[in-house]
Amino acid sequence: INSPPNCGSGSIPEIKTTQQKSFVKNPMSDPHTIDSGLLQKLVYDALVWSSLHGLVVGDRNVQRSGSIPGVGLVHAPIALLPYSFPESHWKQACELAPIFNELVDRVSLDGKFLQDTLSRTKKVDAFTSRLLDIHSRMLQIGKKEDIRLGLHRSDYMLDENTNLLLQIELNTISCSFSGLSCLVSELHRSLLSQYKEHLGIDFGRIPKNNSAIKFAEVLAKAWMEYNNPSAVVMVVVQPEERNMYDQHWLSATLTERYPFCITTDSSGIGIQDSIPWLVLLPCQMDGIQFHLIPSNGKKLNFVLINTHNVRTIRKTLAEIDAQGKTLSDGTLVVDGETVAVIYFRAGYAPNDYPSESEWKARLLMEESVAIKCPSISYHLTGTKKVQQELAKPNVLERFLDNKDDIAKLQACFAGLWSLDDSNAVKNAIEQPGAFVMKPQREGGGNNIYGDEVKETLVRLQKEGSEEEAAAYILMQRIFPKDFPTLLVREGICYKEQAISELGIFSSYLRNKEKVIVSEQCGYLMRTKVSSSNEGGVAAGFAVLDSLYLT
Ligand SMILES: N[C@H](CCC(=O)N[C@@H](CS)C(=O)NCCC(=O)O)C(=O)O
Ligand SMILES: [Mg+2]
Repeated sequence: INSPPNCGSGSIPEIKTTQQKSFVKNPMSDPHTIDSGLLQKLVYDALVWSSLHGLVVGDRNVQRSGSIPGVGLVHAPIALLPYSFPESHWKQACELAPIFNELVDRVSLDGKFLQDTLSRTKKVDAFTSRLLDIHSRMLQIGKKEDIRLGLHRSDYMLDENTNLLLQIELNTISCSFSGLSCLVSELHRSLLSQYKEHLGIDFGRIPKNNSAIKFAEVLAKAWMEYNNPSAVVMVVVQPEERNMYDQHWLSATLTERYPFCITTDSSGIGIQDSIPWLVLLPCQMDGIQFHLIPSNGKKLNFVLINTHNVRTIRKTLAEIDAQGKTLSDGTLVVDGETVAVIYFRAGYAPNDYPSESEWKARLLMEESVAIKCPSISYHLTGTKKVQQELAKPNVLERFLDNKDDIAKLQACFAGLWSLDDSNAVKNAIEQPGAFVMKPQREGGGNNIYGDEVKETLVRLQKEGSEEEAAAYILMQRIFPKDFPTLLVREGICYKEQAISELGIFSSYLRNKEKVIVSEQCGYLMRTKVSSSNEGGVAAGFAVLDSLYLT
């Protein structure tokens, strides 16, 4: 079906196919068999739903779409139907979330481990070197982060040969799509329930996805721990951001859903007394009277007063350098606003630091008492070199006590090697297709695949530059089963063979010895054409998908 036949009112979404028709009844196992009339209705309704529910991104063809909200919107690239995924592996991925949270926190506290692990990378990778300099400075001044906030996403693929769920990487900075991914799950649940008769698929098999609310909730709880009702959450953003709606979903949820209802009893206890059982309640409960009887039995009467909206401000690194300062007590003030929490959605890639101004801003924030998400230590803990080091025998044991937890993490580790491992390098030169070479970069589009792995390794050997070798790690390439899918991008539905990558969001909030939050917070399913090496939705290869448990 290459040219969309006209049918009744207006034009309908075009459907492109490169596959021969195959007759399989169950649309989930082969959505390419859905008849074209039904398919066009599904696509049309999915596009309407996405537009009405803010499942949108800035259109790369519209110049101002990354700077002016509401200008140049296009629906987010989506899979039309959810991706079938074994329930056992889904549960395994969810179970790993709090364990990885704990690992990140423990590793982040071992400054020497981070510096040593990255010491050779430091010599050849200027960006990582600058991050390490800031980290060293914090160690020198004995900076302590009593309140630690992590918003992570651990990405996995299901390896077809071994049927093992293997971790691609653990992202500890600027994890995208917690705002949009929950909408994709809602879209699919809505479509499957609306077309139940036609598709006969149980939408109940799509796990609830609370990624936006859960991330907003932990940002609100961190703000509460900072304990200054007039302070703000500052989102560090790039000057141009077509994924701004994914970010705005968090800010809007934070403001609309968590205007702080603080509790005060007749004696006027307020937020300043940080009542340990202080709770987050939707603001609609304003004015409700209630009482609590804590363990000491002394009944406390409360009335809910809706006193604070947790406000957010958006600033680029350059703006923070120009408008920010720290007071003598370490308070960070930017553009006149006291900052309680810094949520980085920029600062993870060299391009984010075009001048010294951006590095000054990063240092200013790190030195302040604002709660960083992530701190420089959390950021470094999420590098691929650290990932590779943690996969070595007897390293996890330095950070985790529970043997079962250690075994669970190791079970999801793919092969990871440094280029010092001559055996691994030899194998990679012989079978480059079975490996991926990764620099210490975030944001997609930086990895080396296929023959280029061989060429790069041979070049490095020839140059004998041990140095440059330290900029990369080698990783086992994971081959998930590919499957027929329907991708909808810019209003056009494509019938493709695709593979998928499951990202599990998790949040971690700790104040000194007290772990306030450590939980899985929904998921991101990214589906990409199996022929493309790189993933990445923002990079234009993958689409947002959801899960159908089988
Ligand atoms: N524009 C920035 C993008 C931030 C970003 O690239 N984050 C990395 C982890 S560091 C990531 O999550 N990549 C997967 C998302 C994809 O597939 O495109 C934002 O959205 O704030
Ligand atoms: Mg990443």
